[in-house]
Amino acid sequence: MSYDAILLTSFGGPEGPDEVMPFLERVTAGRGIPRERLEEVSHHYMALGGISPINDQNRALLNKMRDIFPRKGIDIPIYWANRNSEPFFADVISQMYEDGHRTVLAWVTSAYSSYSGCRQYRENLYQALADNELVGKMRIDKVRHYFDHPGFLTPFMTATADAVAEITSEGIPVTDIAVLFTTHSIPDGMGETSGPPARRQEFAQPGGAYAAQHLAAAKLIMEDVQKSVETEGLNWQLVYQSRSGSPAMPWLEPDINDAIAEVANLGSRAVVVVPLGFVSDHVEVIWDLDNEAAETASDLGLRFKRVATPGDHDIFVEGIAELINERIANAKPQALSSLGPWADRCAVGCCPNLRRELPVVAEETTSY
Ligand SMILES: CC1=C(CCC(=O)O)c2cc3nc(cc4[nH]c(cc5[nH]c(cc1n2)c(C)c5CCC(=O)O)c(CCC(=O)O)c4C)C(CCC(=O)O)=C3C
Ligand SMILES: [Fe+2]
Repeated sequence: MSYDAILLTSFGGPEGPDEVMPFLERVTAGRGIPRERLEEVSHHYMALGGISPINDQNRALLNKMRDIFPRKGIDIPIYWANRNSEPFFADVISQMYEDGHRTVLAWVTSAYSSYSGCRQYRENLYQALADNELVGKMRIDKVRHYFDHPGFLTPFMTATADAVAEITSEGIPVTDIAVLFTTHSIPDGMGETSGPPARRQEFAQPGGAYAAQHLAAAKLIMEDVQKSVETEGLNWQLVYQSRSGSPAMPWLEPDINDAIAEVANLGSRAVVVVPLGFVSDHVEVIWDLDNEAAETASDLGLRFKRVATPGDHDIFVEGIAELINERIANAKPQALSSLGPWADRCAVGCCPNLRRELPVVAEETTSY
């Protein structure tokens, strides 16, 4: 397959106080999120001046991609669009068509399988084509999930090893450190149905492929940390954060704050928090971790260290180029876990929309 443009595809965020509520309403439209939850989250954004750092992070990433991709043999134009804030999908897709592009390869700032991290982007991209009457005239494919790609994991590996080393150098032994790999909680039902239907029995419930991919990534990071740091007796686990929805609905657990309390109870003196579920330091990371989880830890007398996300790290951007080269230059897929390399095209019924079925791009059956 040859492509004539790349789309850096992301979530979006507000860039001023007036944009906060419209953004939150867009994100949660039809998702049954209680009003009180929206108000609570709006305070997190307001505490940051109504500005999410996510767009600036994507601008920096876009610049880095434009800098590094040509050196990796990729010389097609790169655009950027968001699902929930400007630059919106529909506007950018229209511009890309006007600029003459007909086959687009989207790379999404989400490494894992779930409705929120995959199908919802593919539904919204289809809708953007439909809004511009471009269905059948323009093709959008999507780069596969990259949770076990070395470009994504290497920055986490280095940062986690550094964090453990820093804390032990302060005199806290590894046996008293807990490494918490954290990701966005999702409803149990979204976890159970994540990944291709044909592989569902492979994965433990309720987390499904979503949790299995995170566990595989966490294990790879711990194996790598062991190469440079003494890890005998170092405990680690996968935890969840930023739970939303109605309290009556089950979401993946344990919550990071409960996990911090538990490890403190069991004698830990420090927590290293690895935001494995996120590619950059957006609001979920700087508010829910650097404020809330850090406060939970300090209330319990624990040393708290949050490691960096890949962001615009050169190794990550080079990894994105390698993922794109799998599609345009027949590069051999790299995958460090036995779960991968994940499929290039999503199976029918993969990460379904549990409310109503909507048309999508980049599915096995997409014919245009
Ligand atoms: C799996 C996942 C990712 C990772 C994959 C990916 O990156 O896509 C992610 C990323 C993000 N989530 C973000 C923000 C929000 N997520 C919300 C709500 C929700 N997230 C969910 C899941 C995920 N979310 C779910 C199941 C909901 C409930 C509503 C629903 O079922 O859809 C809400 C509504 C308020 C609330 O309920 O918290 C907000 C404001 C931002 C931007 C932060 C910024 O502005 O810097 C980012 C990158
Ligand atoms: Fe979210």
